[in-house]
Amino acid sequence: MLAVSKFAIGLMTGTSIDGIDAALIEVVERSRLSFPEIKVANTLSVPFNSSQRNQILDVCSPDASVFAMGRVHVQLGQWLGDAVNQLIGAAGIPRESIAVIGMHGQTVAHYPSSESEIPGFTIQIGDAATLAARTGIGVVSQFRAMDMAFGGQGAPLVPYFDYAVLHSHEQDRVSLNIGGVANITVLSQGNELEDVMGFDTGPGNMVLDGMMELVTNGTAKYDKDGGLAGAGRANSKLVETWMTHPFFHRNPPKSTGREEFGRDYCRCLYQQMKSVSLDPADMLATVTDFVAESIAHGIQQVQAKPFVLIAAGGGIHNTTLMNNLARKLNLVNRWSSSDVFGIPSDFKEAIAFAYFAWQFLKGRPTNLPKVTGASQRVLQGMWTPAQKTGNAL
Ligand SMILES: Nc1ncnc2c1ncn2[C@@H]1O[C@H](COP(=O)(O)OP(=O)(O)OP(=O)(O)O)[C@@H](O)[C@H]1O
Ligand SMILES: CC(=O)N[C@H]1[C@@H]2OC[C@@H](O2)[C@@H](O)[C@@H]1O[C@H](C)C(=O)O
Repeated sequence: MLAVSKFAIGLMTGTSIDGIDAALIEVVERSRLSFPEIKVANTLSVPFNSSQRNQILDVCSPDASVFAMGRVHVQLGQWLGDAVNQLIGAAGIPRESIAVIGMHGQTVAHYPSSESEIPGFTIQIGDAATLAARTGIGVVSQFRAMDMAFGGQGAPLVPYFDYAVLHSHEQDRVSLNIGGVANITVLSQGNELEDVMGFDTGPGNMVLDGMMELVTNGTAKYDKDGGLAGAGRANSKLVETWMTHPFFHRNPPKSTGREEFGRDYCRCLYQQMKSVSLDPADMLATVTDFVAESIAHGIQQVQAKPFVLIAAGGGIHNTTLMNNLARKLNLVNRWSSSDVFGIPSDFKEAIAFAYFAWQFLKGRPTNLPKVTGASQRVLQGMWTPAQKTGNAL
Protein backbone atom coordinates (compact mmCIF):
# COMPACT_ATOMS: atom_id res chain seq x y z
CA MET A 1 0.00 0.00 0.00
CA LEU A 2 1.32 3.44 -0.94
CA ALA A 3 1.51 5.91 1.95
CA VAL A 4 -1.49 8.24 1.69
CA SER A 5 -1.40 11.58 3.45
CA LYS A 6 -4.24 14.01 4.05
CA PHE A 7 -5.27 16.58 6.61
CA ALA A 8 -7.95 16.49 9.30
CA ILE A 9 -9.10 19.12 11.79
CA GLY A 10 -10.19 18.49 15.38
CA LEU A 11 -12.22 20.85 17.56
CA MET A 12 -12.54 20.57 21.32
CA THR A 13 -14.62 22.69 23.66
CA GLY A 14 -14.08 21.00 26.98
CA THR A 15 -15.71 20.97 30.38
CA SER A 16 -13.61 23.94 31.62
CA ILE A 17 -15.54 26.11 29.08
CA ASP A 18 -12.48 28.30 28.59
CA GLY A 19 -12.58 28.37 24.79
CA ILE A 20 -12.12 26.51 21.52
CA ASP A 21 -9.05 24.34 20.91
CA ALA A 22 -8.46 23.58 17.24
CA ALA A 23 -5.81 21.35 15.67
CA LEU A 24 -4.86 20.60 12.10
CA ILE A 25 -3.14 17.25 11.65
CA GLU A 26 -1.61 15.47 8.71
CA VAL A 27 -2.53 11.79 8.71
CA VAL A 28 -0.29 9.22 7.05
CA GLU A 29 -1.66 5.75 6.27
CA ARG A 30 1.27 3.40 5.81
CA SER A 31 -0.37 0.04 6.19
CA ARG A 32 -3.85 -1.32 6.78
CA LEU A 33 -2.50 -3.27 9.75
CA SER A 34 -1.13 -0.39 11.80
CA PHE A 35 -2.55 2.79 13.27
CA PRO A 36 -2.32 5.83 10.98
CA GLU A 37 0.56 8.12 11.92
CA ILE A 38 0.02 11.81 12.56
CA LYS A 39 1.96 15.03 12.35
CA VAL A 40 0.54 18.10 14.05
CA ALA A 41 0.57 20.83 11.39
CA ASN A 42 -1.02 23.74 13.25
CA THR A 43 -3.00 24.60 16.38
CA LEU A 44 -5.17 27.48 17.51
CA SER A 45 -6.84 28.49 20.77
CA VAL A 46 -9.78 30.91 20.74
CA PRO A 47 -10.82 31.90 24.28
CA PHE A 48 -14.53 32.42 25.00
CA ASN A 49 -15.41 35.93 26.16
CA SER A 50 -17.51 36.27 29.35
CA SER A 51 -20.77 36.51 27.44
CA GLN A 52 -20.05 33.37 25.40
CA ARG A 53 -18.92 31.47 28.50
CA ASN A 54 -21.99 32.50 30.51
CA GLN A 55 -24.33 31.58 27.67
CA ILE A 56 -22.82 28.09 27.61
CA LEU A 57 -22.72 27.73 31.41
CA ASP A 58 -26.39 28.74 31.60
CA VAL A 59 -27.42 25.80 29.43
CA CYS A 60 -25.36 23.29 31.46
CA SER A 61 -28.29 22.90 33.83
CA PRO A 62 -31.36 20.65 33.97
CA ASP A 63 -33.49 23.86 34.06
CA ALA A 64 -31.98 25.37 30.90
CA SER A 65 -34.51 26.78 28.44
CA VAL A 66 -34.85 25.10 25.07
CA PHE A 67 -34.69 28.54 23.47
CA ALA A 68 -31.33 29.39 25.10
CA MET A 69 -30.00 25.95 24.21
CA GLY A 70 -31.06 26.24 20.55
CA ARG A 71 -29.49 29.67 20.22
CA VAL A 72 -26.12 28.71 21.68
CA HIS A 73 -26.13 25.42 19.69
CA VAL A 74 -26.17 27.34 16.40
CA GLN A 75 -23.91 30.15 17.62
CA LEU A 76 -21.30 27.64 18.72
CA GLY A 77 -21.43 26.16 15.21
CA GLN A 78 -20.63 29.66 13.90
CA TRP A 79 -17.81 30.28 16.42
CA LEU A 80 -16.29 26.90 15.57
CA GLY A 81 -16.57 27.68 11.85
CA ASP A 82 -14.71 30.96 12.35
CA ALA A 83 -11.99 29.15 14.31
CA VAL A 84 -11.57 26.59 11.51
CA ASN A 85 -11.33 29.29 8.86
CA GLN A 86 -8.70 31.11 10.94
CA LEU A 87 -6.74 27.87 11.41
CA ILE A 88 -6.76 27.09 7.69
CA GLY A 89 -5.78 30.68 6.82
CA ALA A 90 -2.81 30.54 9.21
CA ALA A 91 -1.70 27.11 7.94
CA GLY A 92 -1.81 28.27 4.30
CA ILE A 93 -2.95 24.93 2.91
CA PRO A 94 -5.70 24.41 0.30
CA ARG A 95 -9.12 23.71 1.81
CA GLU A 96 -9.55 20.72 -0.54
CA SER A 97 -6.69 18.92 1.18
CA ILE A 98 -8.72 18.71 4.39
CA ALA A 99 -10.67 15.47 4.47
CA VAL A 100 -12.80 16.08 7.53
CA ILE A 101 -13.50 18.07 10.68
CA GLY A 102 -14.01 16.16 13.95
CA MET A 103 -16.17 18.32 16.22
CA HIS A 104 -16.55 17.17 19.81
CA GLY A 105 -19.10 19.85 20.67
CA GLN A 106 -19.84 21.26 24.11
CA THR A 107 -21.04 18.75 26.67
CA VAL A 108 -24.01 20.34 28.44
CA ALA A 109 -25.34 17.20 30.10
CA HIS A 110 -23.78 13.83 30.85
CA TYR A 111 -25.87 11.21 32.63
CA PRO A 112 -24.15 7.99 31.56
CA SER A 113 -25.86 5.45 33.79
CA SER A 114 -29.41 4.38 33.20
CA GLU A 115 -31.66 4.30 36.23
CA SER A 116 -34.71 2.01 36.09
CA GLU A 117 -36.70 3.11 33.04
CA ILE A 118 -34.72 6.28 32.29
CA PRO A 119 -31.97 5.60 29.74
CA GLY A 120 -28.56 7.20 30.22
CA PHE A 121 -27.80 10.11 27.90
CA THR A 122 -25.13 12.61 26.96
CA ILE A 123 -25.66 15.89 25.09
CA GLN A 124 -23.01 17.71 23.08
CA ILE A 125 -24.19 20.91 21.41
CA GLY A 126 -22.65 22.80 18.45
CA ASP A 127 -24.46 22.67 15.13
CA ALA A 128 -22.55 20.49 12.65
CA ALA A 129 -24.59 21.82 9.70
CA THR A 130 -23.66 25.42 10.51
CA LEU A 131 -20.01 24.37 10.84
CA ALA A 132 -20.05 22.48 7.52
CA ALA A 133 -21.80 25.40 5.82
CA ARG A 134 -19.29 27.96 7.14
CA THR A 135 -16.24 25.94 6.19
CA GLY A 136 -17.24 23.89 3.15
CA ILE A 137 -15.82 20.80 4.87
CA GLY A 138 -17.67 17.66 5.99
CA VAL A 139 -18.05 17.21 9.74
CA VAL A 140 -18.12 14.19 12.04
CA SER A 141 -19.82 14.92 15.38
CA GLN A 142 -21.75 13.11 18.15
CA PHE A 143 -18.85 10.79 18.88
CA ARG A 144 -20.28 9.51 22.16
CA ALA A 145 -23.78 8.50 21.09
CA MET A 146 -23.19 5.07 19.55
CA ASP A 147 -21.10 3.82 22.46
CA MET A 148 -23.96 4.80 24.77
CA ALA A 149 -26.49 3.13 22.50
CA PHE A 150 -24.52 -0.07 23.16
CA GLY A 151 -24.68 0.39 26.91
CA GLY A 152 -21.40 2.32 27.36
CA GLN A 153 -20.66 5.51 29.30
CA GLY A 154 -19.75 7.29 26.05
CA ALA A 155 -16.57 8.47 27.85
CA PRO A 156 -13.69 8.67 28.10
CA LEU A 157 -12.83 8.16 24.42
CA VAL A 158 -9.23 9.40 24.36
CA PRO A 159 -7.81 6.03 25.65
CA TYR A 160 -8.03 4.67 22.07
CA PHE A 161 -5.96 7.62 20.81
CA ASP A 162 -3.54 7.27 23.73
CA TYR A 163 -2.91 3.66 22.76
CA ALA A 164 -2.44 4.59 19.09
CA VAL A 165 0.16 7.28 19.74
CA LEU A 166 1.66 6.76 23.22
CA HIS A 167 1.76 3.01 23.91
CA SER A 168 5.25 1.50 24.34
CA HIS A 169 6.38 -2.13 24.44
CA GLU A 170 9.33 -1.16 26.63
CA GLN A 171 7.73 0.87 29.39
CA ASP A 172 4.56 0.99 31.51
CA ARG A 173 2.93 4.36 30.98
CA VAL A 174 -0.08 6.22 32.34
CA SER A 175 -1.52 9.00 30.25
CA LEU A 176 -3.27 11.74 32.23
CA ASN A 177 -5.40 14.61 30.99
CA ILE A 178 -6.25 17.38 33.43
CA GLY A 179 -9.05 19.37 31.85
CA GLY A 180 -12.25 20.41 33.62
CA VAL A 181 -12.48 16.74 34.52
CA ALA A 182 -9.36 14.59 34.89
CA ASN A 183 -9.02 11.21 33.19
CA ILE A 184 -6.38 8.52 32.80
CA THR A 185 -5.38 5.78 30.37
CA VAL A 186 -3.27 2.90 31.67
CA LEU A 187 -0.82 1.81 28.96
CA SER A 188 0.90 -1.32 30.27
CA GLN A 189 3.72 -2.51 28.04
CA GLY A 190 2.27 -5.96 27.31
CA ASN A 191 -1.21 -4.65 26.53
CA GLU A 192 -3.11 -5.00 23.27
CA LEU A 193 -5.67 -2.32 22.38
CA GLU A 194 -8.51 -4.42 23.85
CA ASP A 195 -6.75 -4.61 27.25
CA VAL A 196 -6.43 -0.86 27.71
CA MET A 197 -8.01 0.54 30.84
CA GLY A 198 -9.07 4.15 31.38
CA PHE A 199 -11.58 6.24 33.29
CA ASP A 200 -12.33 9.69 34.69
CA THR A 201 -10.62 10.12 38.07
CA GLY A 202 -12.91 13.00 39.07
CA PRO A 203 -12.75 16.79 38.95
CA GLY A 204 -9.78 18.62 37.46
CA ASN A 205 -9.69 22.34 36.76
CA MET A 206 -13.45 22.59 37.15
CA VAL A 207 -13.29 22.93 40.94
CA LEU A 208 -10.05 24.93 40.88
CA ASP A 209 -11.51 27.50 38.46
CA GLY A 210 -14.82 27.53 40.34
CA MET A 211 -13.07 28.17 43.66
CA MET A 212 -10.88 30.90 42.16
CA GLU A 213 -13.99 32.68 40.88
CA LEU A 214 -15.64 32.39 44.32
CA VAL A 215 -12.68 33.69 46.35
CA THR A 216 -12.01 36.59 43.95
CA ASN A 217 -15.68 37.51 43.36
CA GLY A 218 -15.32 36.58 39.71
CA THR A 219 -12.33 38.78 38.96
CA ALA A 220 -9.97 35.82 38.33
CA LYS A 221 -10.99 32.85 36.20
CA TYR A 222 -8.21 30.48 37.24
CA ASP A 223 -5.26 30.22 39.62
CA LYS A 224 -2.40 31.13 37.29
CA ASP A 225 0.42 28.59 37.62
CA GLY A 226 -1.13 27.55 40.96
CA GLY A 227 0.32 30.73 42.51
CA LEU A 228 -2.41 31.31 45.11
CA ALA A 229 -2.58 27.61 46.07
CA GLY A 230 1.21 27.61 46.45
CA ALA A 231 0.98 30.45 48.97
CA GLY A 232 -1.47 28.59 51.23
CA ARG A 233 -1.65 25.45 53.37
CA ALA A 234 -4.00 22.59 52.59
CA ASN A 235 -6.48 21.47 55.23
CA SER A 236 -5.92 17.71 55.14
CA LYS A 237 -8.99 16.91 57.25
CA LEU A 238 -11.26 18.45 54.62
CA VAL A 239 -9.41 16.68 51.79
CA GLU A 240 -9.91 13.39 53.62
CA THR A 241 -13.63 14.08 54.03
CA TRP A 242 -14.07 15.06 50.37
CA MET A 243 -12.33 11.88 49.29
CA THR A 244 -15.27 9.91 50.74
CA HIS A 245 -17.37 11.07 47.74
CA PRO A 246 -18.81 7.86 46.22
CA PHE A 247 -17.45 8.64 42.73
CA PHE A 248 -13.87 7.96 43.89
CA HIS A 249 -14.82 4.55 45.24
CA ARG A 250 -16.93 3.42 42.29
CA ASN A 251 -15.31 0.77 40.07
CA PRO A 252 -14.68 1.61 36.40
CA PRO A 253 -16.16 2.03 33.87
CA LYS A 254 -16.91 5.51 35.13
CA SER A 255 -17.13 9.05 33.81
CA THR A 256 -18.30 12.30 35.31
CA GLY A 257 -18.92 16.00 34.67
CA ARG A 258 -20.52 19.20 35.89
CA GLU A 259 -23.56 17.27 37.16
CA GLU A 260 -21.46 15.87 40.02
CA PHE A 261 -18.60 18.37 40.37
CA GLY A 262 -19.95 21.64 38.92
CA ARG A 263 -21.02 24.99 40.42
CA ASP A 264 -23.20 23.58 43.25
CA TYR A 265 -20.48 21.20 44.38
CA CYS A 266 -17.95 24.04 44.39
CA ARG A 267 -20.22 26.28 46.47
CA CYS A 268 -20.62 23.46 48.96
CA LEU A 269 -16.81 23.04 49.33
CA TYR A 270 -16.49 26.83 49.68
CA GLN A 271 -19.02 26.93 52.54
CA GLN A 272 -17.23 24.10 54.35
CA MET A 273 -13.91 25.93 54.09
CA LYS A 274 -15.48 29.21 55.18
CA SER A 275 -16.95 27.57 58.25
CA VAL A 276 -13.42 26.66 59.44
CA SER A 277 -12.19 30.19 58.57
CA LEU A 278 -9.73 29.31 55.79
CA ASP A 279 -8.33 32.32 53.93
CA PRO A 280 -8.36 32.39 50.08
CA ALA A 281 -4.82 30.99 49.73
CA ASP A 282 -5.59 28.09 52.09
CA MET A 283 -8.84 27.47 50.22
CA LEU A 284 -7.01 27.15 46.90
CA ALA A 285 -4.28 25.04 48.52
CA THR A 286 -6.96 22.71 49.90
CA VAL A 287 -8.92 22.20 46.66
CA THR A 288 -5.66 21.83 44.69
CA ASP A 289 -4.47 19.13 47.09
CA PHE A 290 -7.89 17.47 46.79
CA VAL A 291 -7.68 17.32 42.97
CA ALA A 292 -4.13 15.90 43.19
CA GLU A 293 -5.27 13.35 45.77
CA SER A 294 -8.22 12.20 43.65
CA ILE A 295 -6.00 11.75 40.57
CA ALA A 296 -3.35 9.89 42.59
CA HIS A 297 -6.04 7.70 44.15
CA GLY A 298 -7.45 6.82 40.70
CA ILE A 299 -4.02 5.87 39.37
CA GLN A 300 -3.05 3.86 42.46
CA GLN A 301 -6.28 1.86 42.18
CA VAL A 302 -5.16 0.37 38.87
CA GLN A 303 -1.38 0.74 38.55
CA ALA A 304 0.77 -0.91 41.20
CA LYS A 305 4.07 -1.14 39.26
CA PRO A 306 6.34 1.87 38.57
CA PHE A 307 5.29 3.83 35.47
CA VAL A 308 6.02 6.95 33.48
CA LEU A 309 3.31 9.60 33.60
CA ILE A 310 2.54 11.48 30.37
CA ALA A 311 0.43 14.51 31.20
CA ALA A 312 -1.66 16.87 29.09
CA GLY A 313 -4.49 19.40 29.47
CA GLY A 314 -4.51 22.92 30.93
CA GLY A 315 -4.04 21.63 34.48
CA ILE A 316 -0.41 20.75 33.88
CA HIS A 317 0.39 24.50 33.92
CA ASN A 318 -0.67 24.55 37.56
CA THR A 319 2.72 24.00 39.19
CA THR A 320 1.28 23.49 42.68
CA LEU A 321 -1.10 20.80 41.41
CA MET A 322 1.64 18.98 39.51
CA ASN A 323 4.09 19.17 42.44
CA ASN A 324 1.45 17.72 44.77
CA LEU A 325 0.71 14.93 42.31
CA ALA A 326 4.39 14.09 41.72
CA ARG A 327 4.92 13.91 45.50
CA LYS A 328 1.88 11.69 46.12
CA LEU A 329 2.86 9.29 43.33
CA ASN A 330 6.57 9.48 44.04
CA LEU A 331 7.15 10.52 40.44
CA VAL A 332 10.50 12.31 40.63
CA ASN A 333 11.87 12.41 37.04
CA ARG A 334 9.16 10.03 35.88
CA TRP A 335 6.67 12.42 34.42
CA SER A 336 6.64 14.68 31.41
CA SER A 337 4.10 16.48 29.27
CA SER A 338 2.87 14.85 26.07
CA ASP A 339 4.81 17.54 24.14
CA VAL A 340 7.91 15.38 24.66
CA PHE A 341 6.12 12.66 22.65
CA GLY A 342 5.14 14.98 19.80
CA ILE A 343 1.62 15.73 21.03
CA PRO A 344 1.18 19.39 22.09
CA SER A 345 -0.28 19.04 25.57
CA ASP A 346 -2.74 21.94 25.29
CA PHE A 347 -4.27 20.39 22.16
CA LYS A 348 -4.23 16.66 22.80
CA GLU A 349 -8.02 16.30 22.89
CA ALA A 350 -8.51 18.44 19.75
CA ILE A 351 -5.90 16.28 17.99
CA ALA A 352 -7.67 13.14 19.21
CA PHE A 353 -10.98 14.25 17.68
CA ALA A 354 -9.29 14.95 14.34
CA TYR A 355 -7.94 11.39 14.53
CA PHE A 356 -11.35 9.95 15.51
CA ALA A 357 -13.00 11.71 12.55
CA TRP A 358 -10.39 10.25 10.22
CA GLN A 359 -10.94 6.76 11.63
CA PHE A 360 -14.71 7.23 11.21
CA LEU A 361 -14.23 7.99 7.50
CA LYS A 362 -12.20 4.79 7.23
CA GLY A 363 -14.95 2.79 8.95
CA ARG A 364 -12.84 1.93 12.02
CA PRO A 365 -14.42 1.64 15.49
CA THR A 366 -12.75 3.84 18.12
CA ASN A 367 -14.46 2.95 21.39
CA LEU A 368 -12.94 0.53 23.89
CA PRO A 369 -15.56 -1.62 25.67
CA LYS A 370 -13.25 -2.23 28.63
CA VAL A 371 -13.05 1.54 29.16
CA THR A 372 -16.62 2.65 28.49
CA GLY A 373 -18.51 -0.54 29.35
CA ALA A 374 -20.16 -0.80 25.92
CA SER A 375 -21.10 -4.31 24.84
CA GLN A 376 -18.99 -4.11 21.66
CA ARG A 377 -16.70 -1.96 19.51
CA VAL A 378 -18.71 0.47 17.37
CA LEU A 379 -18.21 3.07 14.66
CA GLN A 380 -18.50 6.40 16.45
CA GLY A 381 -19.82 9.61 14.93
CA MET A 382 -22.46 11.14 12.70
CA TRP A 383 -21.63 12.49 9.27
CA THR A 384 -22.65 15.95 8.03
CA PRO A 385 -21.54 16.37 4.42
CA ALA A 386 -20.09 19.53 2.91
CA GLN A 387 -22.30 21.26 0.32
CA LYS A 388 -20.98 22.23 -3.11
CA THR A 389 -22.37 25.76 -3.17
CA GLY A 390 -24.26 28.07 -0.86
CA ASN A 391 -24.33 31.28 1.09
CA ALA A 392 -23.82 30.25 4.67
CA LEU A 393 -24.74 32.62 7.48
N1 LIG B 1 -1.03 28.87 33.49
C1 LIG B 1 -2.02 28.14 34.05
N2 LIG B 1 -2.04 27.97 35.38
C2 LIG B 1 -3.03 27.26 35.99
N3 LIG B 1 -4.05 26.69 35.32
C3 LIG B 1 -4.07 26.82 33.99
C4 LIG B 1 -3.07 27.55 33.26
N4 LIG B 1 -3.38 27.51 31.94
C5 LIG B 1 -4.54 26.78 31.83
N5 LIG B 1 -4.95 26.39 33.06
C6 LIG B 1 -6.17 25.62 33.39
O1 LIG B 1 -6.54 24.84 32.30
C7 LIG B 1 -7.94 25.00 32.03
C8 LIG B 1 -8.21 24.65 30.60
O2 LIG B 1 -7.81 23.32 30.40
P1 LIG B 1 -8.26 22.46 29.15
O3 LIG B 1 -8.32 23.34 27.96
O4 LIG B 1 -7.41 21.26 29.12
O5 LIG B 1 -9.72 22.07 29.58
P2 LIG B 1 -10.89 21.42 28.75
O6 LIG B 1 -10.63 21.50 27.29
O7 LIG B 1 -12.12 22.02 29.27
O8 LIG B 1 -10.76 19.91 29.18
P3 LIG B 1 -11.70 18.62 29.30
O9 LIG B 1 -12.54 18.51 28.13
O10 LIG B 1 -10.66 17.53 29.36
O11 LIG B 1 -12.43 18.71 30.57
C9 LIG B 1 -8.23 26.42 32.45
O12 LIG B 1 -9.59 26.56 32.76
C10 LIG B 1 -7.33 26.55 33.69
O13 LIG B 1 -7.96 26.04 34.83
C1 LIG C 1 -18.96 13.66 28.61
C2 LIG C 1 -17.70 14.42 28.37
O1 LIG C 1 -17.67 15.37 27.63
N1 LIG C 1 -16.61 13.97 29.01
C3 LIG C 1 -15.30 14.56 28.82
C4 LIG C 1 -14.87 15.32 30.07
O2 LIG C 1 -13.59 15.93 29.88
C5 LIG C 1 -12.60 15.00 30.32
C6 LIG C 1 -13.39 13.80 30.73
O3 LIG C 1 -14.63 14.39 31.11
C7 LIG C 1 -13.64 12.81 29.59
O4 LIG C 1 -14.48 11.80 30.07
C8 LIG C 1 -14.36 13.46 28.40
O5 LIG C 1 -13.55 13.97 27.39
C9 LIG C 1 -12.45 13.36 26.79
C10 LIG C 1 -12.13 14.09 25.56
C11 LIG C 1 -12.63 11.86 26.48
O6 LIG C 1 -13.71 11.44 26.10
O7 LIG C 1 -11.64 11.15 26.57
